[in-house]
Amino acid sequence: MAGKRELLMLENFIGGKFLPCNSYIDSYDPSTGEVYCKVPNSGKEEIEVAVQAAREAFPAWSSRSPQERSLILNRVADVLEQSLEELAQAESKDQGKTLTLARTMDIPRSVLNFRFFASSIQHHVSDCTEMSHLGCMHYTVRTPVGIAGLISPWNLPLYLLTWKIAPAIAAGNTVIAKPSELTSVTAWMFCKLLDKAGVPPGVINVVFGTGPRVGEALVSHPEVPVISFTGSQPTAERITQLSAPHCKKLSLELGGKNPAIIFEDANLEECIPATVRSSFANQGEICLCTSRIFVQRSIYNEFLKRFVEATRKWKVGIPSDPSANMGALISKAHLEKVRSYVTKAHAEGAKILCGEGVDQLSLPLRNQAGYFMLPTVITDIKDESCCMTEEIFGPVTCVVPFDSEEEVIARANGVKYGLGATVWSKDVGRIHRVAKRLQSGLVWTNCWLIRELNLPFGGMKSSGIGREGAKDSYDFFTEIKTITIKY
Ligand SMILES: NC(=O)C1=CN([C@@H]2O[C@H](COP(=O)(O)OP(=O)(O)OC[C@H]3O[C@@H](n4cnc5c(N)ncnc54)[C@H](O)[C@@H]3O)[C@@H](O)[C@H]2O)C=CC1
Ligand SMILES: N/C(=C\C=C\C(=O)O)C(=O)O
Repeated sequence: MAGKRELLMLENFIGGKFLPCNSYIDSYDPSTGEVYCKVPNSGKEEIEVAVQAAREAFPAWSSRSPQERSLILNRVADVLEQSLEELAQAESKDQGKTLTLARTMDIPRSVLNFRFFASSIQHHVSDCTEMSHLGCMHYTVRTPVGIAGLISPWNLPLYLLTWKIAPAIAAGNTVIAKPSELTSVTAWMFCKLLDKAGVPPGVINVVFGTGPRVGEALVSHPEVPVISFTGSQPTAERITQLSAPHCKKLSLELGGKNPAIIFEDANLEECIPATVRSSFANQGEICLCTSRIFVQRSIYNEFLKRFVEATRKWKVGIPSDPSANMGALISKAHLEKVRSYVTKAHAEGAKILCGEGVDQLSLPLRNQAGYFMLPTVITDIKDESCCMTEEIFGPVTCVVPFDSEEEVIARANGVKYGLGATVWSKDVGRIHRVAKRLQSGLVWTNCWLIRELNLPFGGMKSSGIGREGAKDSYDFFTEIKTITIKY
């Protein structure tokens, strides 16, 4: 019998100390389907301990100057950067994404999140007006809110956790973060670096566990006045219900059903590889991934042929394989959910041009129980299909033709989500016209996912409430006050 494998045992990080929990959840390696880690199954009592630690740390931390806090954020960036390789290895093993993506995107962006807010926190200005005829002047001041509750998802674990922690503490808050129970390892490793970076105990507290148990305890705690959440819309609805009695400030970054609109004058040499990447990066498990591709009819057949060829070259492999473009999906349940959409499309009479059920996936024996799926392209599908309206959050994209600009804008806007979109055309006038009319919080034209952290990030309609970015995150994690001085 195989020797008993050493399981990685995580612990909550509260008040600068690692604390064991009295119950644990199994956490799986998505590339093998094996349990390799135990995550604390925390609840109300752990949240109480974390609130006490965060409360005690708040006066000293909030009274430091932005410059002093900036220094510590930069030190956090330094220690993350020094541990980039081990964090990338851990993220890839925990989430199923390729090691290459973890090395080049997830962890470098986690470092950047701290560097970026270490800088931006020093440059905010306030407003001032004067009523000299009344001998008055008025000015605004912003103060940290207190203890911020941060709930992050499993698709970009450290990337999105740090995208919330950095601005919250830069503004002078203390935080209680709850990562996804599916991907808790890099958050735990992050906690191990904080003492070295000089983060005072209680400023950053990380409590692990499930959403319904510890997540709800955090969301409903009366001493946690702000909640920043990234994840699914159903969970956001639950968080909204629980936080309503306390009138909490909410930032909800939710999913998308993002269209790519490809006009007949698009540069296909650039558009096709970019749209393969925007459809299947991170196994299609990014809220900004393209899942509806509208192609102007005159180039539809050519696009489809070349897009399917390029998709078949998007290699699925074990996460450590440097030639793999895509690894394993996050869980068996999620894999089955994504597969069910392809089954439904087939049942509706749509055509599955490549991927699931069409092509063969070959994997080493030890990975046969992993949660792998080929990138899948669906066509001949109706706009009303669930594959064209619901967030699948996997390596599945639909391609359909369109004729006119008016038609495609209406169809692209015809879903409940409004997060991201891409538009491909050489006609600058059309680019501006279409971008302005799309019901999306983010529109990339002739590119995808070039990120400007200074500007608002987030969606409209069912894609969420609020924005994240230099000023947006600062405004969210602070309260504003108008002061009038009579002289
Ligand atoms: N970034 C995004 O847009 C993401 C979207 N999703 C969507 O959500 C679907 C389900 O994925 P899940 O992992 O279940 O997402 P989820 O929204 O349930 O989980 C995200 C985070 O919320 C926490 N959570 C869950 N229920 C909670 C509750 N009642 N109170 C407080 N916190 C709670 C989870 O523990 C996790 O940390 C995916 O198939 C995808 O469609 C999932 C992850 C990220
Ligand atoms: N919120 C998500 C991605 C954010 C990307 C960014 O801030 O650059 C997501 O996939 O859920």
